[in-house]
Formats: sequence, C-alpha cells, structure tokens
Amino acid sequence: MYFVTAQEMYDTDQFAIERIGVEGKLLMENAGRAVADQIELFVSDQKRLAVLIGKGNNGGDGFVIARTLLQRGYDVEVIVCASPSEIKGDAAYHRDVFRNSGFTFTRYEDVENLGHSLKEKDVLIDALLGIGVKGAIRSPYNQLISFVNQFEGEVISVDLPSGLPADEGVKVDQAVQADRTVVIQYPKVSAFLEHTAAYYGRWEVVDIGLPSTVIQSQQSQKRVWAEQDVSNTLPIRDAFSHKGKHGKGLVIGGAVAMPGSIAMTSRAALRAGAGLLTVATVQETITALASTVVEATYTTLPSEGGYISDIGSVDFSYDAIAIGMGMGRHSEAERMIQVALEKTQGALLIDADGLYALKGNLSSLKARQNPTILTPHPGEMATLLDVSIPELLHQPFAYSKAFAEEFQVYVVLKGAFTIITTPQGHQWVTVTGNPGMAKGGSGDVLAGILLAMVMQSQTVEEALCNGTWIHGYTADLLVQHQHSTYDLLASDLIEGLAQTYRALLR
Ligand SMILES: NC(=O)C1=CN([C@@H]2O[C@H](COP(=O)(O)OP(=O)(O)OC[C@H]3O[C@@H](n4cnc5c(N)ncnc54)[C@H](OP(=O)(O)O)[C@@H]3O)[C@@H](O)[C@H]2O)[C@@H](O)CC1
Ligand SMILES: [K+]
Repeated sequence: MYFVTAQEMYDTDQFAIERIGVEGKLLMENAGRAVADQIELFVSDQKRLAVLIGKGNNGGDGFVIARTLLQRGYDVEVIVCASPSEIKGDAAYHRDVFRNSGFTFTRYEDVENLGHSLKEKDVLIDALLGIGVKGAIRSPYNQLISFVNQFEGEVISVDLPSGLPADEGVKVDQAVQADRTVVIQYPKVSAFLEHTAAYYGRWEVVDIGLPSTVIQSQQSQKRVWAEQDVSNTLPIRDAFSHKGKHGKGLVIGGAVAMPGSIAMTSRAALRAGAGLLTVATVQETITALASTVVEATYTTLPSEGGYISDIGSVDFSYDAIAIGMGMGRHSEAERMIQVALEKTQGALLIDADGLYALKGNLSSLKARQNPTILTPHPGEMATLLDVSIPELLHQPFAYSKAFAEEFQVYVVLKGAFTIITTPQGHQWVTVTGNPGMAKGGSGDVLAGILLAMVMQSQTVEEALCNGTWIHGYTADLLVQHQHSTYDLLASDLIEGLAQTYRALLR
C-alpha cells in the first residue's frame, strides 16, 4: 500500500480530473460515500451523530457523509463552521446537493452554543480540515479543535485528524485527537511518524478509485510493507533444498565483555533460516558461544584489550556479512570497518558499534559495488547525520532518503515505524512491533534476521522489509500469547520466530 504527502495526493487528484476526466465533484461523492460506508460498519444507527464541517474540501466530504448517513436513517446534526460565502467549488456543490435533498444544517456561532448542541451526541465526525492545513491554526478552528478534544463521545476524523499536517517536517500546532480516522485512498506520511501517529487513533483506508498512475510514476515511492507482501515474497524452500542453497553468512563482532550481542545475532540468523553461518570473534567469546550457538562454525580473530584487533585474516567471500554487534567502540574499529567495506564481496550489513566506526569512513561507501546495509536506531542515525535525535525524528523519511541516495546504501532506520530506504530512494515502512522491543539486544536480533533474509531472498529490499516485519510481528505474537511488554526479552524473539514462520506458512 502506498502512502503519500499532501502534494502527491493533490497531484493524484489533478491527474484523475484532468487526464482521466473524472470530475472533482464525483471524486468527492465517492470519497464521502466510501467514508460513510466505513462508518456504517462500526457505528450503529441507534447512535446520535454530529458532523462538523470546515470551509475546504474536507468539509465537502463532510456534506456527502452527512447526506449519505441521513438517507440511510441515521440521526445526524450538521454544523457548518464557515460562512456560506467561504465554501467554494466542489464543496459548495455538495452543500447545495445536501440542501436540495431536503436536509438542513446549523451554523457554528460559538463554543457555548456548540456545547449545547453536542451534549446529547454519541459520535462526532470531524470534517473540519484535511490535507490543506497550513501554519498555526486560526480562529475558529483553534477553538473548535480544543472543543472536539474535550468531547466525551467517539471522535471519527475524515481523512486525517483536523489540524494535523499530512507531511513530515511540519510542526504540529493543534490537532484533533481522534478515536478513529477513515483515511481517503492513501495514508498520509504523518500516520507513520512517532510524534503524529497517535492523533489518528485506529485508522483504516477507504478506496475511492483514484489511479495509482501518478504515485507509480514518482521517482521515489513510499509504501507500507504488510503481511500480504511477506507472504508473496518470502523465499520458498523446495523439497530438494540443501543448506548451501540458503546462503553462507558471516557475523563479525563481539568482545570479551560483550558476548551476548553476537550470540543473539548468530542465533537469530540461524533461526531465521540461514543455511551456513560462521562467527568471527575473539577466542574468549567463542568459548562463551560454543555451547549456545552450536550450529555455527567459528573463526578466531586476534584481540587486544578484550576487543578484536584485526580482521585481515577473515575470508570475505560470503554471500552476506554482518559486522559491528558488540564489537566495542575503540580505535581499531574504524580501520576494521574500512577493511570490511573494501573486501566484502557480497552484501555487507553494518550495525551498532560498526555504525559509530563508520562515521569517519562514509566516503568509502560510494566505492562499493555490492549492497551495503546500515541498520541504525535513531541515536546512531543522528550521529551519522550530525543532527539531533528530535530533528531526525521530525523528518525521518527525508533524512533517510537523502542519506541512502548520497551514499548509495540501504538504510533500515529502526523505531516504532521502521523505515527501509533503498539507494534509489524508494521507501517502505513496517508497522509491526510493540514497546516490549525497546530493550537491549532487540537490534542484535534484527541484524541476525536481516542477515539471514539477505542471504536467502531475491532482492535486498524484500529481504530487509520481510526481516523487519517478521521481527516486529514475532514480538506482537509473543505479547499476545506468552509474554507482556514488560518481560519480553530479545532472546524470546529468537525462540518466537518459530511461531511467526508457522503462522506465515499456514
Ligand atoms: N485527492 C484529493 O485531493 C481529494 C481530496 N478530498 C478531500 O479534500 C481535502 C483537502 O481539501 P482542501 O485542499 O480544500 O483542504 P482542507 O484541509 O479541507 O481545507 C483547507 C482550508 O482550510 C483553511 N486552512 C488551512 N490552514 C488553516 C489553518 N492553519 N487555520 C485555519 N484554516 C486553515 C484554508 O483556508 P485559507 O487559509 O485558504 O483561507 C483552506 O481553505 C482532503 O483532505 C480530503 O478530505 C476528497 O474529497 C477527494 C479527493
Ligand atoms: K478532518
């Protein structure tokens, strides 16, 4: 499923109107009807509803929704929060259709009166502002939004919560806190940002028949990676499959004081389906791992002060290599990353301490012929970019895209919404996962899963999207059944992969 900026939505709308010849009025009719159909699914006709209508086309949708629900026997009061002369174009057309159908509306005067009208209502439909919102919220919408946020019944927003920007990088001034949002045609970017997603409440998308031609022709596209995508692309294991077919992978990392990270990455890679796995680390870590990661083979690396001191002896001809987990932040790490960048023949995944060591080597990324994958959490990404974490999270899609394109890397920016960006600037978001994963080791497990996926999948982007989705989904299954967000451990995720795979293969 694609998701879009406000501009991409307007472009799609224009394409449908100008090139296909569908009139704007018809699009609005389709939008309002689709939203009303959806509302009918979860609001009983015994409830008392009010629709708040703003001056723009979001308000126009509101007129169609109100008319449709009234025709279907719902008790709906319509309150128009703009002067009649302010309502223009398609919205004015649907205001007239509403009136000509024999229905009436009241005009918003002040919050006191509104409070009076809404006292007995169960559901408030918010069609005040849509994707056209700009800047600080002006009167009367600022009072209206505060009012809606004090309403005790259910608030359902149309397209997006009024006042909330559709795009990233825009400050939220004031916005409706919706219980539910019925999104028109495509989710907007703000549904996938940590500071704005919660305003939507639960949301679902209704299709109004707009063609995806415009979005598909964009240089860079943004899509949600969903369960169906995983089912369609997960590598099939045929009956004659053998270990060599599922890839040969190598994990480089670990230090005497940190055997856990690399243990988790390795076990996760094996559980995620890696055919053959080698772990290259210091002798003491091998001793610690040998009994827990029995399926792997080991390469002993020279050490100094408990850290790996050199990786020159490593065989770099693996299908995929992951480096950095539990490697420590020390002076030699930067040189080792440089060696890995130069010598790795297959895909190279850099995680954790490896990312800190990469900071001084960024220019070497461009010289690589094979895929390089970076898996930062926001702190690591902010360090790579030299920006603060809040600044990064204010526009994570834009920052990831600029970085991935400039350095020709795949970026997996981890978070509640994990963003996967290709060197071409295409982006996916995965929405699986829960707060139980915000714990040490969770990233190490993801690195292992991604390594295994890259070794087996057809394309790097599919591998990264599937791996990220599976990681989060496993946590969701575990929290639903055996665990809670408090006690869930990263190592539980590794054991939990069995459930996820079984569910996917059913
Ligand atoms: N594909 C599509 O595009 C389709 C779109 N559709 C629907 O149309 C919606 C977009 O409609 P839209 O463009 O008219 O914008 P919308 O948000 O309703 O109103 C903007 C008005 O609000 C005002 N305003 C702005 N900022 C403000 C502020 N801070 N504080 C106060 N006021 C502010 C601004 O007034 P102005 O500043 O210009 O005086 C402007 O007139 C979209 O979300 C969807 O629901 C569907 O029907 C069909 C397909
Ligand atoms: K709205």
